[in-house]
Amino acid sequence: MASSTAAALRVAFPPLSAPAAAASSFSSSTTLRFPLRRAPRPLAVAAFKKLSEASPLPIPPEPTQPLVEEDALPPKPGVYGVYDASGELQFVGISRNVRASLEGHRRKVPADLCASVKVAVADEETPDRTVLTNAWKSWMEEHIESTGKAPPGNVAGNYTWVSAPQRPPDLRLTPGRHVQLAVPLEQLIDRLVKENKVVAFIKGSRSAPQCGFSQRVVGILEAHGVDFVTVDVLDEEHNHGLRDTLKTYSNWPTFPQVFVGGELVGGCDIVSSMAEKGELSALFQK
Ligand SMILES: N[C@@H](CCC(=O)N[C@@H](CS)C(=O)NCC(=O)O)C(=O)O
Ligand code: FES
Repeated sequence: MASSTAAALRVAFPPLSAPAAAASSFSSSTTLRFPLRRAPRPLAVAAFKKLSEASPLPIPPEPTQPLVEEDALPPKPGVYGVYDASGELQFVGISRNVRASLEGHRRKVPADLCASVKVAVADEETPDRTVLTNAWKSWMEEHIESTGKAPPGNVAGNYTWVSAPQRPPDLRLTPGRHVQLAVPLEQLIDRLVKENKVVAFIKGSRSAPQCGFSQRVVGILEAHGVDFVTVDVLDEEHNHGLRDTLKTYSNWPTFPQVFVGGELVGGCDIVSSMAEKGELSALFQK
């Protein structure tokens, strides 16, 4: 990449978490720009070694083999970068206990992606969250500046090192068929689509749609990072009668049906075409 080209990378931003869960979730992403303007380093990262200054420590290939001694890889807060067998940086993380986080990665990630690690621990016992975050940014920037790319494990959507975000469960209109409804089903539908900004009525569950049309709509909404809930029209136990009643309520004969702000947007064809035309983001920001 030409040095004059300004570019931005969307990278997954690992939140600081308890040691055991340090590598197991992330909630947001950040954009790192490069080439980077030489800004004075924030004081918050001054206590950490640079990525290029840290020495790689070998990680034994078998998770049962012990890690290097605690002096080199202490159970302390810090930033770490894991390298694969060919010496390529795969993932940069922060943790309240870098040693425990490494143990977690070794159990989850293939051994050839986890061949060595560079670590910089904080001087203080309990550094402020921003201190660790800045150290992470600094290591990421240093790597991006020298290679032109983010470590693959930090690219948003890569779930090799961090687990995919938990999907919310499908909403149910009733607790079950044994419960006598006090209000008509139309009213429950009306309340549900007005109380939830984006609702997709689909065939099957969000994690296992039972029809290609529903699967496509779930995929599009997830790919656009939309915060939405789903309702399974085939769940006769909890949504008895929904399949027919919804068609009358919305005056739309098929599923999926996507509602935004209480209004029907459409089904698979409409949502797909809006996605292709780049119209979805504006719709969901309304
Ligand atoms: N062209 C439709 C495709 C969806 C479709 O045809 N759905 C059918 C088959 S899954 C459906 O829901 N039929 C009514 C029913 O099964 O109750 C769209 O854009 O959503
Ligand atoms: S269930 Fe057959 S096409 Fe949707």
